[in-house]
Amino acid sequence: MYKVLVSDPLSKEGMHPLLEAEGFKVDVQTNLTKEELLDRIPNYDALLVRSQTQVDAELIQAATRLKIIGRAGVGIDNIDLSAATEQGILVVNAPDGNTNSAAEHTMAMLMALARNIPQAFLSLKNKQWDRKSFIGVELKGKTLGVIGLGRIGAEVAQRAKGQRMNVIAYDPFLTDAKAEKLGVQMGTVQEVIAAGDFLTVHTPLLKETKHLLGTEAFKTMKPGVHIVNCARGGIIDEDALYDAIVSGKVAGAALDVFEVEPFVDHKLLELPQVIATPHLGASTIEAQEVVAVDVCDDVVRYFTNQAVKNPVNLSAVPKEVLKKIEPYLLLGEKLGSFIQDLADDMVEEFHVTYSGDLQDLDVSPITRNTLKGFLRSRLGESVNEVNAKLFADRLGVTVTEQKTSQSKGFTSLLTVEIVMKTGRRKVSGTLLNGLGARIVRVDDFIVDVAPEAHLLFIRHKDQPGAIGRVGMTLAEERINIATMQVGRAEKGGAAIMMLSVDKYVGPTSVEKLKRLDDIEDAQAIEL
Ligand SMILES: NC(=O)C1=CN([C@@H]2O[C@H](COP(=O)(O)OP(=O)(O)OC[C@H]3O[C@@H](n4cnc5c(N)ncnc54)[C@H](O)[C@@H]3O)[C@@H](O)[C@H]2O)C=CC1
Ligand SMILES: O=C(O)CCC(=O)C(=O)O
Repeated sequence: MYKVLVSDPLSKEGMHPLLEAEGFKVDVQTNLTKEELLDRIPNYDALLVRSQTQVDAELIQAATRLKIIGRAGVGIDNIDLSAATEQGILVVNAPDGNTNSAAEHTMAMLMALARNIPQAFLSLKNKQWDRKSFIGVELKGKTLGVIGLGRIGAEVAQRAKGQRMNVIAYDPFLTDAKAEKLGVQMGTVQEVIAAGDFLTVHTPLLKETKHLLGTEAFKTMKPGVHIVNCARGGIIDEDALYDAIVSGKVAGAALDVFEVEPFVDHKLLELPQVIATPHLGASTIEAQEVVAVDVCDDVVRYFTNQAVKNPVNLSAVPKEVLKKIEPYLLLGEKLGSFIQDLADDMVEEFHVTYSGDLQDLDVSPITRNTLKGFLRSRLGESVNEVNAKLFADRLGVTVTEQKTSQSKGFTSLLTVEIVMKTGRRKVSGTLLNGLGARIVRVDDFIVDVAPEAHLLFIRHKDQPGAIGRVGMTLAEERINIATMQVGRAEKGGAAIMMLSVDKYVGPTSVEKLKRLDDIEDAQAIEL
């Protein structure tokens, strides 16, 4: 039974039905100290978090059993991605589920800021009927500068248009078509900063966005500008913001996120022009349910050998493509494992070629699985689809992925070829209607065998008696043959036998086979 630790508050409605239906054991233990987490994490296969739990390298190293970390939200800045990748732990997130809530929260903050609603409410709570101190400004006709026009930025831009604001936006990936569709003007980051009566940021916190709104940027802003940050603390330099408010350059700021959270004791909170919420952008019943469903769905998919939908440390593949390539994931893994058993020297190159139906698809998950199958037979269970490429790089194995139109009569064909100093070996597989995965070529020989647990690949001379001698030897070794195929390049020339047998063929038996007359090579293959 897989064990899941939930260390931040996640929606029970979103989470439990899915995980429990699949038989996972779910432990919800929020507010654990670092020591408690370090102590408990070795017992779990999956960890689900929001933004509070700091999943740092120390925690990841202690997580000896952990296979997957699910972040129920967008930002993954609380997870050490390289440590997770190194350890072969898949990280998934829920990028779409809270977009609407974060956009609505941004608009709520923008309007509350414009009309001093929190300040007025506080005054009223203090029994003051003050109608003079809270004169606001209208949004209509004002310019909103949006920095970062991704999922949330775009939703905010649309809502601002609904308030009859003019929107100018900067995003390095913004296209003319998207700007036109949203009805926003495109500008450089400097133009946006200079143009906005209101500025809102919706980028991740990156090297490039850290303190994007800092002392220099504040100098170029319009006097009386209002600023909103519902994205990440650190995009705005908090000290510079404080100075800009105190100097009167900035009229006010609405902040949901902070450089250090929890944010309770900061000079910004003492300024009447600052309104703030404790990182509530995604905190709605709807968003929390959807993000919990999304990460749990990926956890279930992962443990049931299906491709996940929102990988963070793997490249994501669209759902429609995923559906088409999913059946090939296991075939790729088997072919990778098969070719490893054919390797008799250090492998320098590993080539995966796709043809037929697979030709026009993003096949990167199949390549990763193929590489995983290949490296696992050699390095063991610590290799998985997350870190397989990293391991290959370290071993100096060049990995390529190619596509060709030559499918040799198959609807789809997946070929793995390895290059060693001693030569090349090759295996191809396909999915046959009704028969499932089949290995259809080994080197230049045509075969047709299911990629089953115990196989024997034998090269021999096409001479009378060779097949009988193999059969006799296996009988002496008490190894039962389930199926057997023979193929030859030409009469009396090089030939192969491909056998599936009922149990593991150990090295002694293989050596015995190799010593037989007319047998050139024998390789046991364990899939
Ligand atoms: N306050 C809260 O509770 C929530 C906060 N967030 C945060 O909001 C932010 C945006 O989230 P999404 O829209 O879902 O992400 P997204 O990935 O859809 O959009 C981010 C956009 O920022 C752009 N970008 C990257 N570097 C940039 C730069 N140097 N200058 C300008 N734009 C740049 C990207 O091209 C992308 O379009 C993230 O930081 C996320 O963590 C998200 C949900 C809830
Ligand atoms: O889980 C949360 O409430 C934080 C959401 C967030 O900041 C994000 O999704 O990036």
